[in-house]
Amino acid sequence: MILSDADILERLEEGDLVIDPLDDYELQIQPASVDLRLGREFLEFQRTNIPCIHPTSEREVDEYVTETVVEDDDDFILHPGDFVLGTTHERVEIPADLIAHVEGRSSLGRLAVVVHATAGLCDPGYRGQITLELSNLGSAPVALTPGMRISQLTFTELKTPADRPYGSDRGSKYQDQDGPQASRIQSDDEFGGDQLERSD
Ligand SMILES: O=c1ccn([C@H]2C[C@H](O)[C@@H](COP(=O)(O)OP(=O)(O)OP(=O)(O)O)O2)c(=O)[nH]1
Repeated sequence: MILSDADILERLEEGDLVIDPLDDYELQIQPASVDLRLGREFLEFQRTNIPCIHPTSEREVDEYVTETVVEDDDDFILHPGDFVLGTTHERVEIPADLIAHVEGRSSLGRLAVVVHATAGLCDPGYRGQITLELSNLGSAPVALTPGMRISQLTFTELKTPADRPYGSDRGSKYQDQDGPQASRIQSDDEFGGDQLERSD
């Protein structure tokens, strides 16, 4: 079951679903979704001499990613073909019996701006800001203004609450993320978890 505006408000009032700050209910709560705003931090991918991004090397993240913080009244220009990581301004907490889907907004889609490359799903139990995988699929640069409504979250109720929600007891690596976070794929068990770190 997908939550309607009334259902969303009820869950927010109960307090187990958290979207913080939710400054303008009138503007942000849509018929069956909640619009989230763009934060001011961005991670940009640099052209680099490393041979490839290797899942087992933590060190390389700093070599191909740099952070930009947009000042007040300024914009971030997303050029055609760009792929950057942004963040929602809001922090969310998803209860164990809901899944949240990160979607774009049609008005941005019509400008060829998409908000995730894949896996736009917030697990039951997830807490934190949401990292946006922003791309410009069009042919004209688009100005993104921190504070603008950039994405929307829809919520689906699970038949039963998750037995093992997203969280520290299952090693969930993006729990409580603050600002855009680069991939932590090197923490995956198949790449040696947190133990393995390549030295080359
Ligand atoms: O566009 C998105 C989608 C999800 N998330 C957050 C919420 C989600 O619960 C978490 C983990 O997502 P997922 O399970 O798809 O990633 P993973 O690579 O499998 O991470 P983990 O191994 O921690 O589950 O990342 C975002 O920040 N942005």
